[in-house]
Amino acid sequence: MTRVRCIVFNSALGALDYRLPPGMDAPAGSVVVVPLGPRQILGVVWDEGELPGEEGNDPWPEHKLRAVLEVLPVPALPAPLRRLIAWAADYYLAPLSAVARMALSSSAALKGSGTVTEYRLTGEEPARMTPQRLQALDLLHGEQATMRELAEIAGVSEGVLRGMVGQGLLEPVLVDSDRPYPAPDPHFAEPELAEQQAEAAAEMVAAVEAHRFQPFLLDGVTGSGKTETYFEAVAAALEAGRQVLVLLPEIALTAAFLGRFEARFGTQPVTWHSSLKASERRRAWRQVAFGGAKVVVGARSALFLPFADLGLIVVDEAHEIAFKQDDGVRYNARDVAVMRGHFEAVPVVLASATPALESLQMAEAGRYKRLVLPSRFGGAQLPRIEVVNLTELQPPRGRWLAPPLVEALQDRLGKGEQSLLFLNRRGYAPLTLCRHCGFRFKCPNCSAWLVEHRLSQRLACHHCGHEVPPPPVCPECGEPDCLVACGPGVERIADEVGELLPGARVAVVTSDTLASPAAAAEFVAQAESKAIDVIVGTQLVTKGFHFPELTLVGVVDADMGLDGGDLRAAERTYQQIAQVAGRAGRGAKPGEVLIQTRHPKAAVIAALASGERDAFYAAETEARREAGAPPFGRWAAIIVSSEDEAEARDAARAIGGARPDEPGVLILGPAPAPLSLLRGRYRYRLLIAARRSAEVQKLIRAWLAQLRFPQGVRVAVDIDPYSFV
Ligand SMILES: Nc1ncnc2c1ncn2[C@@H]1O[C@H](COP(=O)(O)OP(=O)(O)OP(=O)(O)O)[C@@H](O)[C@H]1O
Ligand SMILES: [Zn+2]
Repeated sequence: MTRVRCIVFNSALGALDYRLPPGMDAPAGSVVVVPLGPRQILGVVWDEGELPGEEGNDPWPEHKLRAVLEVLPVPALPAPLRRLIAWAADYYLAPLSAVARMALSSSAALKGSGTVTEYRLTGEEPARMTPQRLQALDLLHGEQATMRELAEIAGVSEGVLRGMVGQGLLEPVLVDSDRPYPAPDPHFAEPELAEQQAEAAAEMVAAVEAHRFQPFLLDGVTGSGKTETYFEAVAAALEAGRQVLVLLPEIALTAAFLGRFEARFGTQPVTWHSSLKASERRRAWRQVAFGGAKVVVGARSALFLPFADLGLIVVDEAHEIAFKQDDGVRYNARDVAVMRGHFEAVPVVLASATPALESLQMAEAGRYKRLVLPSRFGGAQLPRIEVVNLTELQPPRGRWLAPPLVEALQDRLGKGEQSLLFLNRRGYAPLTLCRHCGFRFKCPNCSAWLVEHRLSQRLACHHCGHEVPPPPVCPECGEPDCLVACGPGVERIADEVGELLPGARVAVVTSDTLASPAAAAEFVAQAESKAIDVIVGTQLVTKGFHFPELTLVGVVDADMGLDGGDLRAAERTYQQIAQVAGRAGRGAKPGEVLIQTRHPKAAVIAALASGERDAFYAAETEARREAGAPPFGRWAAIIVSSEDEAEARDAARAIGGARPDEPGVLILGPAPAPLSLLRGRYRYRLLIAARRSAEVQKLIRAWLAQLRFPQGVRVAVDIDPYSFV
């Protein structure tokens, strides 16, 4: 009899033993269906050897073993991926099954090959028009998808669509879920590299050809052509017949990337993100697993895809905090990417104009190889940066743009050049109150104010998504038309620009307006064709975009990110402003950047103005070294939450009461979290600050294992936390 151990997809259970019935072959990594009680669940056949938490358990008796029911028709998860899953589960204190689930991210793909029936418009006119049909005809133009997906897109019922099939308005199309993707051609359009680019590319290409693990920090100023440079490494991997994974922090950036990729390699890469249709997911997942998807570009969830033969990983805009996942398995995709490169024995390229302090430190320590592109490509100059001191040059009351910025905007409009105003705040105003009684609109589920959005006419919570239409009277005092907006959001800045520059074409760019890749592509096309004069945007527009006619960048409030006292506040402010400044003057015309601030002498503002990045980073690094903060110390957070306030507090106190006493480990809290109520749950936090050498994971595992909590309590561990709210 053959005994196999399986990770079963139930987070409360570890690995379980099963037997393989005669004739069934299931090597490690096989995806299987196994019985669990009366149910059948998914599992993955795992390697032999002890797993964390199993030490000293006796094996399950032979005669009690139940049989594996089925081996699913997909390739077994390769050994490097299994090692990655085990490592991530151990490092981030997550259940193995929760991490493994991220690798099996398309349930349809596991069913094997097959055909799907999709539908598309025939172009026929209906004999009888109804409002719903009109809506469907309008919204389904150019779409092809399953009935269910089309119903979603069109906002009508499947019944309406079936009626349209009957009328010949929609036709079925049989689609093979395993149809191959066109292969990118490494020689399609080879660029002529500048000397510094060629040197950096050669190093990366050599590591790809040697199939060896090597992390690179591609540290190039904005507009230096980092993309073109790492494309050479992509080409080398393609040449060797291997696959490539490119991670981007945000879906909104994919649109621009796809165009660049196609221009270089003759076809688009395969995309992977959360808004893919089920049929696209199925196809992409299977092609990744069988090796037919050569280059995959995606958000952080692409990191756990089961590549058959990976040759290179690129993490673009690697400093971005969007790579940190803060729910479910709390992992940092940048760090896990480096580990995956290690297990796969392939190079990993972290590209950024403003690397994370941690990454620079790794380069300093010799663990990463730093490749520097010190100047912009094609002779373009870095923009001139000036500080506007808001304590001296105040905007008029109720306005946010100071006179020098207004003049600069007028000047660009006159010359037909583009401007970009950056304010990292969505909506119209961050706080809304009643002018009569002072009532403030608060979210019922979170300790947060509701943010007014005028474009969509709602008051919204940016934490839980709760929204209400602005009420006609104050809910507290009953006064009609009483709402006043306090402070600016991007919509309010856009209004101000509209008043100051009548006739200017203004675009508001946030995650609200660029929610889909299609919307992002539309924006890029408009900006490139000069159909926009002024872009007003959040951090979404700070990076990646390349608009040659953009010559002015205005930072509306450089001080905003600095309050809060977060570990990385200064670093993040530096990165955001340097990135957004980097959007100016990328073409033939020189760029100018105006930074509005109330603290012109603050170290980060001074460093931005003088361009002394290295000095700023050196000072930050020293401060962290002295404080024993990451990357010189290890931090972890424990977040306790419950819908019941007393229950959350008691659980947090119980954890605090059982705190281990270890030399070199400091435990702070429990204290109510800054966001003490989130999505209807009350929250408490503890922070663990330890020496780098401390075994923090082991300590936390042992600490929490001795405690039992009521059903409604959730205890989350956040290793290397980025968020402290
Ligand atoms: N060797 C090259 N040949 C032709 N064009 C190039 C070359 N290198 C870079 N470019 C062009 O220069 C522009 C800037 O390059 P790119 O956008 O890759 O810079 P980047 O380093 O990624 O900047 P950022 O960090 O600001 O996004 C792009 O239009 C790119 O196509
Ligand atoms: Zn809320």
